[in-house]
Amino acid sequence: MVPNIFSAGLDITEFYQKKPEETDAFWRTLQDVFLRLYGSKLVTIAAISGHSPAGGCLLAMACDYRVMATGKYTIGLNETLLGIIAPFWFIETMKNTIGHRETEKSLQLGKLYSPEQAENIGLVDQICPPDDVLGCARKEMVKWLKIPDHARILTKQLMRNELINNLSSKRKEDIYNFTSFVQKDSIQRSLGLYLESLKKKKS
Ligand SMILES: CC/C=C\CCC/C=C/C(=O)SCCNC(=O)CCNC(=O)[C@H](O)C(C)(C)COP(=O)(O)OP(=O)(O)OC[C@H]1O[C@@H](n2cnc3c(N)ncnc32)[C@H](O)[C@@H]1OP(=O)(O)O
Repeated sequence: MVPNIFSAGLDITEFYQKKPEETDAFWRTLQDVFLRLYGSKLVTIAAISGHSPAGGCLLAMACDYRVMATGKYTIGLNETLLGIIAPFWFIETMKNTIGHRETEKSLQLGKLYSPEQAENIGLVDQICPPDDVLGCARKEMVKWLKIPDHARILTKQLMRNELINNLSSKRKEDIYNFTSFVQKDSIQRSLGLYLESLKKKKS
């Protein structure tokens, strides 16, 4: 685990000033990761040890349960703040987690929630002191593992298959949409400025 960061989201340098075929391959890999994690038969618990913006929030939402560290960390789909948009499967995953209305506000504002706010809206299920996040996740795992596997897995599939099938049937179209969007000059400029702002914040 990296201290203070669960995931900084997608590595923007993977789709900034890249060739279309590289961007396609990057997005295909992300689809694979998401489909495998969201559709996993295993119990998956995210121990969110720190910041979890955008793609990091997506990965956490793809799990069955989320424990987040208390502290000055944030989680959410902040894409609009970068001048980009969350694709339909990010949106559907968030709707399945926190409901339609909260998702609508959250996405349009690019809202990043504190751990307490995230717990209040159900974006995370539990908050714990940073040094106990893994311990809390392990305790929760014990509960989930007591449920008969076949019943838990079939229930999970009933809840998640609609989104999995929808994305699976639209993968090519979704890759095309991503690459043609991020390759636009205006989007490349926004991404460049955002990367610059991250570097400036540091110095
Ligand atoms: C049709 C569909 C179209 C588009 C869909 C696209 C969906 C996109 C999803 C995404 O996930 S986009 C990425 C969103 N992520 C962010 O906005 C997070 C940005 N990062 C931060 O806010 C912070 O880095 C932090 C995670 C809060 C950690 O802060 P800290 O102070 O600890 O680190 P620092 O900011 O100094 O960063 C270190 C280093 O890393 C670079 N960096 C950070 N995040 C990213 C990133 N997501 N991609 C690429 N690079 C990143 C940062 O510039 C620093 O670089 P340096 O060491 O070379 O200066």
